Amino acid sequence: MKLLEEFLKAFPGRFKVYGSSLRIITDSYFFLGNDGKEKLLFVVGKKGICQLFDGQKIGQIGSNDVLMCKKTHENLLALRKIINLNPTTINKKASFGFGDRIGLATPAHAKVAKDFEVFPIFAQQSVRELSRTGRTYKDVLDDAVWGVFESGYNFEFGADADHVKEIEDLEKASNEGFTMYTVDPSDHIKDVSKLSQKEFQSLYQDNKIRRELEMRYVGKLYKFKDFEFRMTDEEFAEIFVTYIDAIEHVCKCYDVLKAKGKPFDFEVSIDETAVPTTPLAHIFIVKELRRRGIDFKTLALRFSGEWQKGIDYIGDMEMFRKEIITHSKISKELGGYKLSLHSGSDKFSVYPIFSEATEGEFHVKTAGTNYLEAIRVVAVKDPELYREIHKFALTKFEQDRKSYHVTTDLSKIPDVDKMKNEELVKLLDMPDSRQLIHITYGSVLTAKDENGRWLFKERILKVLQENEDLHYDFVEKHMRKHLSLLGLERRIEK
Ligand SMILES: O=C(O)[C@@H](O)[C@@H](O)[C@H](O)C(=O)CO
Repeated sequence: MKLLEEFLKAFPGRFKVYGSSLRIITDSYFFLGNDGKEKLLFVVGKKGICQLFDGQKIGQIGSNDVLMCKKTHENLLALRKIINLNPTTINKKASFGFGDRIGLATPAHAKVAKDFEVFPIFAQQSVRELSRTGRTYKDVLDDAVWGVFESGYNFEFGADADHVKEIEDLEKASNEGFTMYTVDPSDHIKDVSKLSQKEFQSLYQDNKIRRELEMRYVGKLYKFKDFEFRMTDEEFAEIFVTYIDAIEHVCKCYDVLKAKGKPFDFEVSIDETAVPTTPLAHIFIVKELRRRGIDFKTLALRFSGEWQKGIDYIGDMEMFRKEIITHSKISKELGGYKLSLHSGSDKFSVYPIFSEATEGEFHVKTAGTNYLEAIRVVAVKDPELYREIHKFALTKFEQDRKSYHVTTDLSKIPDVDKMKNEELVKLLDMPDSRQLIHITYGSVLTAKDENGRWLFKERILKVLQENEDLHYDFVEKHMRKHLSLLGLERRIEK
């Protein structure tokens, strides 16, 4: 800290510094500051170090140059060569995805992660999120890494290219150094309830590997400690037709990543499908993937009930308990992978059951709930802007809900023009208005006026930058609640 005091003395009144970001490497030091307009990277060191960065020399402290640098990708790459800020693969029993759609929340996420026995995935965005917000994998990783740097977080973290459907997106994420890939083969999953008998039979009978797999699975008894399953002809045919193309697609994706020769965590997500995953389907998918050499680390199943974005679980809790216990026992006995819970934001009533059933070995993904905390700051600090966003969101909801499963009832949302400023924040606690804001993030963050100027994005960022501590507090409090209910508090001295 003496170093930062020296810096502040050398440049009185010009900058705010982020003390947590300070890293000292031999006789050079690096930290983030703010000149009142933007965050900046400061490098204080000898010429040899400073010349690795693109910045402006603003003075000298002792024999060291002081370089002020923009937070560019190139400067971050230079910093990553000196300080280990690189994402890695998961090395803990429990892992948790802190998806951040705006890119400013990682310092708060990192503050939370430090206090829990969890492997954090700070960079996590789905292809759907990227296309809606106009961000790239590079943006997502850079934002997360700058956030890790700012927070002083010194432990490992990962980067998840979430819900990837096309091979070219895997390539892009891999080129940026992502460490986890969530392949979503839902476009290849057949909803057999929608097939005619003829269609079903032709998909089944005409498939070349059907006979071989029939021999493997039909009539076979799968014995677990507490239960057993035998696959009938009909069950096999239904599971085969439902999942076989998806399994083949997953294999193609895996081979592409494997060929890169870099370590990675591979997740298969079949959560965004119409039909809940049966125990037999779970067994079939795992056995087939394994047989084909796919080393997947996490598997996201579709559980029964409603797993809607941004709100708690809707459904029969007892049924979920039984389901998760069965799936968890299957996964433990088949071994080598964890269950992953998607749409994990705000599923507070489910977490203790999920954590207990999986014996603390799981992955959970959250994302939109962090965006909602950012908009909560807007509702508190700039009520007029909130009203504008809210009214705009109402016009975009029908279009934006298409790739999200929600049962939002817009008629239950109070009229924002009739609410007092201080009441607006309550909308961020009501299920229907939460989903309205949650689902329309892309439209809001990319909306432009007729002159091509951002309608909301810059104003949202400004509110968040001017109220950074409040933003971090909101996100931190909310995420602590998630991790506490998942039973991840550290039991050892920090
Ligand atoms: O909105 C998205 O596309 C993603 O954030 C999610 O589907 C993600 O996989 C998730 O489940 C976060 O709760």
